[in-house]
Amino acid sequence: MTLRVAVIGAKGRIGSEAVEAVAAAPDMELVATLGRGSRLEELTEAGAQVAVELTHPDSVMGNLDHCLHHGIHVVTGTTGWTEERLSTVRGWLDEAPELGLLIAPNFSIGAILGMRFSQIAARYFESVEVVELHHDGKADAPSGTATRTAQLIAAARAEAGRPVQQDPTTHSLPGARGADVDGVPVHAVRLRGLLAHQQVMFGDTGETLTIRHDSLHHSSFMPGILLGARKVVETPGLTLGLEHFLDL
Ligand SMILES: NC(=O)C1=CN([C@@H]2O[C@H](COP(=O)(O)OP(=O)(O)OC[C@H]3O[C@@H](n4cnc5c(N)ncnc54)[C@H](O)[C@@H]3O)[C@@H](O)[C@H]2O)C=CC1
Ligand SMILES: O=C(O)C1=N[C@H](C(=O)O)C[C@H](O)C1
Repeated sequence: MTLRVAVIGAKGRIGSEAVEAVAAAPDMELVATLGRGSRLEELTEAGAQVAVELTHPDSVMGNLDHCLHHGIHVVTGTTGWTEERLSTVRGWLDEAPELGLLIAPNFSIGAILGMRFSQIAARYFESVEVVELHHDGKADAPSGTATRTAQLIAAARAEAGRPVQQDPTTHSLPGARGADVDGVPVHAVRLRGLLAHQQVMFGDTGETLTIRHDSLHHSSFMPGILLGARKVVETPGLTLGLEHFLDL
């Protein structure tokens, strides 16, 4: 059966690419495209089953609130997730247990593999730092991917009995050592010409390991978005990370 899909944030960098990908998918029908200022009621009027939400951290909660209270499954890649926000959406899903919500910090297969490889490496190296590099129009820092990667690394270190990293630096300009995400330093570069890149650097006695991923075009995110839309309608509740829909 054809899946009726809407895109919210349809004029954005990733949203405009998603519009084309959904329109070209043989098992999907693009039923609505919403931009800033559009009425969210257009979603139900168009009979959308799934909304692909790709907007802004300031907009995502309002869009999810509407969708999850109007019987619409959601795939979102928008950033800005905190424990408090996750708890709020879990509450909305409790009120609509038949609905699925996928929150994907990154839709690209390479980035997801990079995160998984980093989780494995985290057990074996004393030091680790994350450097994420993005285009200069990005709304936030650090990236959702880098934050999630650092959280996964910290959890893997804790599970392996490794202590939280200590930073011996005593004198520095504020910010010089990056942001601290669960004890993992995260550095954010913003540069015209880049798209989305990340390198996770591990170090131990006499060796380093760097796991690097580069998204060179927004097309890198499209197979993940389409997979997410197909899977979310048969997966009630919150799914955090596209890796749960992959055979990893
Ligand atoms: N998970 C992933 O793999 C990826 C996630 N992203 C994230 O997606 C989000 C969007 O990124 P970009 O496309 O680069 O930003 P963008 O600024 O190019 O596009 C966002 C679009 O959303 C629109 N918008 C804002 N609020 C809206 C609302 N309430 N209703 C409808 N439309 C609204 C804006 O007008 C704009 O056209 C960011 O949070 C970014 O980090 C981006 C690329 C990949
Ligand atoms: O804004 C972007 O471009 C991206 N945002 C996501 C993030 O913050 O991790 C995913 C990807 O890095 C591209």
